[in-house]
Amino acid sequence: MDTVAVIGAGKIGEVLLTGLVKAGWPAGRLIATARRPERAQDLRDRLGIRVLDNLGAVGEAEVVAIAVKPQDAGVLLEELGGKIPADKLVISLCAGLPTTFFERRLQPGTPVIRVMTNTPALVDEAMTAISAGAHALPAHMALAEELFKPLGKTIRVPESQQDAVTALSGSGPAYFYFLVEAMIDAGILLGLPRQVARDLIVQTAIGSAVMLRDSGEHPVTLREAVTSPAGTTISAIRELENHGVRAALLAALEAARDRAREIAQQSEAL
Ligand SMILES: NC(=O)C1=CN([C@@H]2O[C@H](COP(=O)(O)OP(=O)(O)OC[C@H]3O[C@@H](n4cnc5c(N)ncnc54)[C@H](O)[C@@H]3O)[C@@H](O)[C@H]2O)C=CC1
Ligand SMILES: O=C(O)[C@@H]1CCC=N1
Repeated sequence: MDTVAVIGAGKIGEVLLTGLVKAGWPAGRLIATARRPERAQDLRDRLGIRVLDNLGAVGEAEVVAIAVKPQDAGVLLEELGGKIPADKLVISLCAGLPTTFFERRLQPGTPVIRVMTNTPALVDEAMTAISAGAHALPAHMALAEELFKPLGKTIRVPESQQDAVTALSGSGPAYFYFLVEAMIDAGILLGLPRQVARDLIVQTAIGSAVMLRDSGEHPVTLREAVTSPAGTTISAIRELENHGVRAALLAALEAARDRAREIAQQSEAL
């Protein structure tokens, strides 16, 4: 089994490491790096993995996963780019940054794979999209899938789709949490105790998600089955349409996609 180093183990880096530990990846083959010593100790204590400095980590690992903010990737690669041997696999988790961003800053020929995962990896329900850079071979893609499969589902997409993927599934959990939060507030408005409102909405979200996944039905069909003529649901749907919720979602995801593009342009300019 390869040794994997996660460079910049913040929120998503920890999600990846936690998933790999849970999936049985030997802790001795997982390395993290962190800027703050307290964070390093916390990762050692909770995950039982090694936390090294960036140079030590890339020296020991066959796979280098870069999980810093995209805005920090340029500085990181100034430090490390020339020191990562070209036979290592570099996996970027950074939103927006194309594989060419890394390829230009690494040794010529280094295989780079761009990945967009999401936080439900913590409960083995991630959606991870994987794209090959110019020098990534089928064996590298298979290795990336081996790393992310235990965390949930994986899909291969052309890299040109990764900014859209980021807008949909990378950021996606935040939209669902936002909707759930708003619906719990609506329960409060209707006079329910907060805990009751939470339980009702969370279980409704889980049940609806399982039906979406397992029934094979189109979401419209599932919604129509809930929407009785002259009933309660259609009154709510009319308000959602009146308030432009559908249009807001289209605009919101387009804004997320555009932000990914902007991050790439700004990072390139640094
Ligand atoms: N949070 C999420 O749901 C998702 C995040 N991502 C991507 O993952 C990356 C990280 O995002 P988060 O985990 O949310 O951010 P974060 O800020 O929690 O983690 C980044 C970590 O990198 C560390 N870091 C920065 N420069 C470093 C350096 N030179 N050496 C070592 N460590 C360094 C920071 O101290 C921090 O702990 C971003 O590129 C983001 O686009 C991708 C998918 C989902
Ligand atoms: O908000 C962000 O930029 C990151 C990328 C996808 C999810 N979180």
